[in-house]
Amino acid sequence: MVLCPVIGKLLHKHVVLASASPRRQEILSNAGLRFEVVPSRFKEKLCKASFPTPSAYAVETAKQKALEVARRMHQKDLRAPDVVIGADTIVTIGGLILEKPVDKQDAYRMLSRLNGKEHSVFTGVAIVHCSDRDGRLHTEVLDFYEETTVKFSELSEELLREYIDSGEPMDKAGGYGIQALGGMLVEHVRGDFLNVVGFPLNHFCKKLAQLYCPPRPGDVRGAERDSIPAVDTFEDLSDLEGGGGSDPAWGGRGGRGGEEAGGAPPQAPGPRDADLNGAAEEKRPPFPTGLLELMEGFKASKALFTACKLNVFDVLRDQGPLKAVDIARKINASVCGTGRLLEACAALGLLHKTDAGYSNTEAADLHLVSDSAHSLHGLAVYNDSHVWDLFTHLDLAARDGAEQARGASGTKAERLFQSAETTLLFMRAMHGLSKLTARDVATAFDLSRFTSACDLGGCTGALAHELAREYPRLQVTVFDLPDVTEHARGFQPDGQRTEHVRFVPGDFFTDALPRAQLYVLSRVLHDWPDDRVHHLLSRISSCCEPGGGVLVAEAAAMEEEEAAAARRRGLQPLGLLLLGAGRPRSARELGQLLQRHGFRDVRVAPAGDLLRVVLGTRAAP
Ligand SMILES: Cc1cn([C@H]2C[C@H](O)[C@@H](COP(=O)(O)OP(=O)(O)OP(=O)(O)O)O2)c(=O)[nH]c1=O
Repeated sequence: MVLCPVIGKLLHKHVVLASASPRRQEILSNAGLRFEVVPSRFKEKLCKASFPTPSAYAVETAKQKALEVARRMHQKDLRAPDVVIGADTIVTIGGLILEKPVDKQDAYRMLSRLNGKEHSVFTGVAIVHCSDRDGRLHTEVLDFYEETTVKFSELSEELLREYIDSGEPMDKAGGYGIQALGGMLVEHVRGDFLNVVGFPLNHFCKKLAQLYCPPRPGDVRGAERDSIPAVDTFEDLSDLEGGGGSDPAWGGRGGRGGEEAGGAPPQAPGPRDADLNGAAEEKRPPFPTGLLELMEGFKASKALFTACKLNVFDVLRDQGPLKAVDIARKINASVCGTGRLLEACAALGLLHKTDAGYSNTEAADLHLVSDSAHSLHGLAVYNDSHVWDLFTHLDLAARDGAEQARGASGTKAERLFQSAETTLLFMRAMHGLSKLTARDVATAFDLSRFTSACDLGGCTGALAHELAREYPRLQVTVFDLPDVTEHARGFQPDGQRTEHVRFVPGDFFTDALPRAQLYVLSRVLHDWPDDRVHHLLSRISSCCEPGGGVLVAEAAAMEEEEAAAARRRGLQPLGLLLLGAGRPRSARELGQLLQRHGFRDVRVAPAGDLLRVVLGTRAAP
């Protein structure tokens, strides 16, 4: 028997639970849902620091888990299920996200952190509705999250050790299972208990009600979007299904938890409800969490940039944990100002805060320290000092066009190569980004048939060195403006053979291109308008021997892509409007450009999260 009619709405659909969690399976099957279990293979390693809130991280992970299963099933059977459900549960305390412990020591660290304190448990959920359009998978995602607060008692060391020895913590976020032995650790819970166990059933049913039971005009009870329809509405619901009203109304919002910005658009405020006295009461719209986060987003970026600029992360890597007063002294800043900045960084998940003081998170150690192997410090400083300024003119650019906005600051090249200092600022930013993506670009295709390559606009040589490392027979020439090649020596990798990479100064629009079998254009074409792109590709085409190739890497959109990537790429046109005269191009358009210039067998492959790589082979003229 299905007690909840909204669950009944899914009975005739092929529903897949993209989760290996036995708890989720139990909660949903106890609720009467029929589904197939296909555990997701999505690796839960999104960069936590890149999310504005822990809930955003959980929601994105849930979404990626579900989308991975939808894509895999569609690819395998050429038919996707109707609905895929993904979920991700995390525990957060003091801005730190705790997932499943990797070993007993890790479990001990987590439980000690939670000991005697209150923490939050977030479960992000994604309901992915799939359809097939001409053999292509089409997905629509509705996501939300639920937060529950849990307070641990003061627990003895002995009890914690004993609990860890029971083995229960190992497959559970935060290292405990409230539904079993872990229940003994908990003093009180505020919110949905099942949310802690791994699935917020109540919120899920409300979402299903929004999707499958849209309110009828004038139906006051139906207009209450934040409630699950009661059993006595079952007949109404069946009517709706038969009457063509069963199409999911993707776009509902609300709930105790929240939804992420960029999800389905908010509904217009509902009709005025009548209260018990017959008086009309204004229906309150859902709280606009996502919008508020967007409005505050610039402050988060500025806090990160400022901490990078003041080398907070360098100091903490070398000497942390440190108290605010000591950090202030080391970075030569006021104690009060440093304290506020550190608080903000901890709230953003960039720093840990403990009784011993502040210390770097893993992401900060990896990416925000100025001299780490995967540093994005240069990018933060460049965005702060250069891009930030440009974006203050966005209104002017939108109103009067890019030229007006750039105004006195000149062309991109003029601005960037004004002085050795601005050139280096730009090169450090590009170096960090290129290193981050170089391996993915170098390995997107097997390039071992080439013995010479020329990386046009290859800047510091980060990609060139990766190509040379990956393909030992390959000799790589980096061709870039003299202002750039002059400073490139300072970026050469330590402890790696560098003799396979050489730098040649020149302008790829006017100077003779170095001879090579493979020409590489990584994140170059988006900077240029169509006429310049054609000019450059025709120059490459005339230098390239038949059988040679051209490899283009861009933040180009694929045909169908996940919402997070689309959101990230969606901001690119703004940057281009302000920074140069170029425009973003899709992978398909890049492929067509290569074909137009005599390249055949054009193929596209993803290179990590950010880039797409297009490879074409020069046909005989
Ligand atoms: C806090 C807490 C978590 N958990 C569980 C719920 C989740 O199964 C797990 C968090 O890990 P998740 O990564 O959310 O889920 P999972 O790895 O078990 O399954 P999948 O990724 O395939 O969906 O922790 C409990 O069972 N009890 C608790 O009290």
